Amino acid sequence: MTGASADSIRDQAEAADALLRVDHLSVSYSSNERPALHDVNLSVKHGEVVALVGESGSGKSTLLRAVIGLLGAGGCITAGNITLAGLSLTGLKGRGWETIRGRQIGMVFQDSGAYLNPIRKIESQYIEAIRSHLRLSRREAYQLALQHLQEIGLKDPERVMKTYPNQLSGGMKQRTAIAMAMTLQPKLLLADEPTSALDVLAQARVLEQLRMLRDHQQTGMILVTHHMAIAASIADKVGIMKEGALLEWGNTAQVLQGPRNPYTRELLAAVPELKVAEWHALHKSERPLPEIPAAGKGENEHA
Ligand SMILES: Nc1ncnc2c1ncn2[C@@H]1O[C@H](COP(=O)(O)OP(=O)(O)OP(=O)(O)O)[C@@H](O)[C@H]1O
Repeated sequence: MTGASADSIRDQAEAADALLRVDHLSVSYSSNERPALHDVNLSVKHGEVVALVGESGSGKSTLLRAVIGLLGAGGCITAGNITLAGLSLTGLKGRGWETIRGRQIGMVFQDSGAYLNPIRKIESQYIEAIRSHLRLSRREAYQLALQHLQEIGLKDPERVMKTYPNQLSGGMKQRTAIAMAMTLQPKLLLADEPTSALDVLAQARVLEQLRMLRDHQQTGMILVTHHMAIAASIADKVGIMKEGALLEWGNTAQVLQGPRNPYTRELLAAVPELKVAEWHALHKSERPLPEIPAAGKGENEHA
């Protein structure tokens, strides 16, 4: 059997027990001639974390937005299919999406905090978000919210609940929004650079929460990140994107240590080797630090 056919048989077997399948997906925006995504295939299993890495404009956010049906007015799926646990999402309309978003698929953005309603206290919006998806009393929902705010590292969760979003710092808003998405324990969590606005400690705390969600709830995740250290620390699989295509896809160690695509090699060479301290700050388990070949020159905080 050739390597290629063995690979494709393995890929098919993996896709068969997938939580999420993206098959031959192409997406275009009406204002652009070039498609934003072209023939993208990937899958995410229950309890699996996939990191998407790639240059700006490569289509990472578009992929997440297509999965959760939020491409916006100008965006359109022109080919392919997306299924969640066997349910096709591609033809879903308004009310259908309401049953999917939140509890089935959660999403956190780089600036999720900005999506909090500025004229309502955290308490009322958090409790409403919980109770619209979970059968809990107000009191139970309040306690659950406090627990999640605490777990994400917010020191005085009762105070957070009593404030309006603009009374919180940007990082506090972001963590509140992440806590809200996690509280619903979605089957699939899409996270678009969720920690990029946070300091290193807050970042480590959020990553720890993501790991707990994966380990305890078997949540599948797609995490978009520019940081190889984050991809290496949490992801089971890595996808490398460029110009709307998924150029490379595979187990994290395999992609980072033995990249097949020249662009992946270029990308890895452009960052210095993972710094051991950063690795340990981000990653609390025993996973060994993968070696990344041929580091680039000089200091670069985007390691
Ligand atoms: N709403 C939109 N309307 C028109 N074009 C868009 C829209 N959103 C994204 N695009 C285009 O689609 C392509 C992919 O963009 P996308 O935001 O998915 O990339 P990305 O990899 O997430 O980039 P970044 O890392 O900078 O967030 C780009 O060419 C971008 O200009």
